[in-house]
Amino acid sequence: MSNVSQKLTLLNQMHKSSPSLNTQRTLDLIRDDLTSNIMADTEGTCWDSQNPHLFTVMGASGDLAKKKIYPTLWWLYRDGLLPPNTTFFGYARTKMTVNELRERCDPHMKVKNEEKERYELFWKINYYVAGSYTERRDFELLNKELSNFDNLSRANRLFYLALPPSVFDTVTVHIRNTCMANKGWTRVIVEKPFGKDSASSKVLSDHLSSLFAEDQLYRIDHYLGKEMVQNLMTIRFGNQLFNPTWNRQNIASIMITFKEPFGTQGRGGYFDEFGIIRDVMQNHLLQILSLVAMEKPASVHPDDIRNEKVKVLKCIQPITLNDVVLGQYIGNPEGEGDEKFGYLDDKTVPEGSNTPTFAMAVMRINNERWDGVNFILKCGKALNERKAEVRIQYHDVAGDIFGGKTKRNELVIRVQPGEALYIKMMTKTPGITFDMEETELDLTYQHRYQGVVLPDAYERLILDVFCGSQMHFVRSDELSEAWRIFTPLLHTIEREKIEPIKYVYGSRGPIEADNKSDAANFKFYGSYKWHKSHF
Ligand SMILES: NC(=O)C1=CN([C@@H]2O[C@H](COP(=O)(O)OP(=O)(O)OC[C@H]3O[C@@H](n4cnc5c(N)ncnc54)[C@H](OP(=O)(O)O)[C@@H]3O)[C@@H](O)[C@H]2O)C=CC1
Ligand SMILES: O=C1O[C@H](COP(=O)(O)O)[C@@H](O)[C@H](O)[C@H]1O
Repeated sequence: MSNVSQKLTLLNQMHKSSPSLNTQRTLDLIRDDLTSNIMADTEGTCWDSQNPHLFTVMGASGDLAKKKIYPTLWWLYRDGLLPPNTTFFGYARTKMTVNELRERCDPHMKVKNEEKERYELFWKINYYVAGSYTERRDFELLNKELSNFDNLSRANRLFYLALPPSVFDTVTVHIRNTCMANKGWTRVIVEKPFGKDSASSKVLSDHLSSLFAEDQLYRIDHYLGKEMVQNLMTIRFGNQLFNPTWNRQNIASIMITFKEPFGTQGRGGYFDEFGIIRDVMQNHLLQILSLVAMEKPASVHPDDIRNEKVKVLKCIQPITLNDVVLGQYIGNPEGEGDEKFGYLDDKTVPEGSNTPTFAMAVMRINNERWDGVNFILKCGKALNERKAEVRIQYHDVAGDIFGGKTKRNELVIRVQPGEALYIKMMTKTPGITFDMEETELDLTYQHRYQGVVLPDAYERLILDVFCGSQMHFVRSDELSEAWRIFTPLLHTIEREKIEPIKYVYGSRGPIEADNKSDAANFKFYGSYKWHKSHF
């Protein structure tokens, strides 16, 4: 496996502590050393140090570009993690200069005082081309600009499609016809939505595969770039403690949760077309599920891992309306600011929309490892907190001798905020008594890895594209299995105009969801208390 991510973390730590280093030169030497180490990776997953790299952001004038892509490129550049001789190009319809592009991005770039000089250098290697998404001629002009930086025709070219799906088709055709690398490689990074159901996703997949080979396509699910999601493989397959008990004999149910404490924030028009199931459950949560549930891959080669992910998805039957609870938030009259407004109060949402902003689905995996274990996927907007986690709940202790006082063990992998892994367990209450209580074995990253700066998901993923590692990207067959599981449900919801249950902004969602998880063999005791004081 490429250890680029570890090196990225290390460099970030160094970056953080750079004020204590004597001179900029020392920092540069460390960077050079790290860079040569990265280049020395021999597993074929690291970047090409010999040739230029031309990185083009398609849709450079947009929201994603300014909030995520340019900041990520800057951080990677700042930390010296990109190949030398990398140049950035923005492409969009808006006519603007690089300076105007910079002004749009500035508020999101998080530049520290001591980084200002380097920040200037970053913008010096940025270029911008204005052009349509439909005219071949405009792409020929883009290609001409790219070619100015590619004298020997050996540059590698990367295209990030930060674009609405409506222009995907024409843009990819024009890239294929006019902008491909000559002797170097071309890689195309694709953002969701990857269609709206099985049929539309197949059309898009067929379209992309008619233009590019699978190893040129990088479908981003940014949850695959998160520290604790990447850690799932290590937790599972690097620990004798967990691996042998990771099965139906020991585990009662598994809950995978995503919660956000804010609503659609004026993005309701976009959101309404998709709903929470497409926005979060069918991609982020299902990706996590497949990493939690898959069999051990033959190796850490990206295709071995993705083969296992596909295999486990194939064991899941399409979910039905009976398996889900759907919700939609309403305003909280006692709340503050946005909380007062419900989903339907958003002017960009069509009147009377039934689109769910909350969903829980109980899924089952029909294989020898998981038969009878419920996987509960839960996600929602405008809830009581921000949280993403995996909760593995073990069976009740058999033949209990403690008068029914034991509570189920839980292994909790908290993805965000505050990465942590903790095991909830029973212990004898310390002291003279022979009573028992719930406690935890706690690996809180902030405590155990003090000072370690974890890179943003996009940093890891964009670096992976430079390195040619597809381990954390979605393969087309994974995608088609994901749509197979969700499409019938999505069609039923839309065809039958299923009304979601209303829940109040800032609550935990509909009470029906708790009843459903209870019925799905997930026990909530409400008795566990975490004592934070030792930090
Ligand atoms: N290292 C660390 O940082 C650690 C942090 N902690 C913190 O301690 C707190 C408590 O720990 P936690 O593991 O959550 O323990 P709990 O058993 O108290 O809660 C488990 C989860 O159950 C859900 N829940 C709440 N009410 C109900 C209900 N009525 N029916 C069904 N489910 C319900 C909640 O999730 P939801 O609302 O999403 O359904 C809750 O997060 C948490 O904030 C946790 O983050 C604990 C240990 C270590
Ligand atoms: O893909 C999406 O994810 C974000 C949440 O991402 P996070 O990294 O902040 O957890 C979500 O807000 C958005 O609706 C969805 O499209």
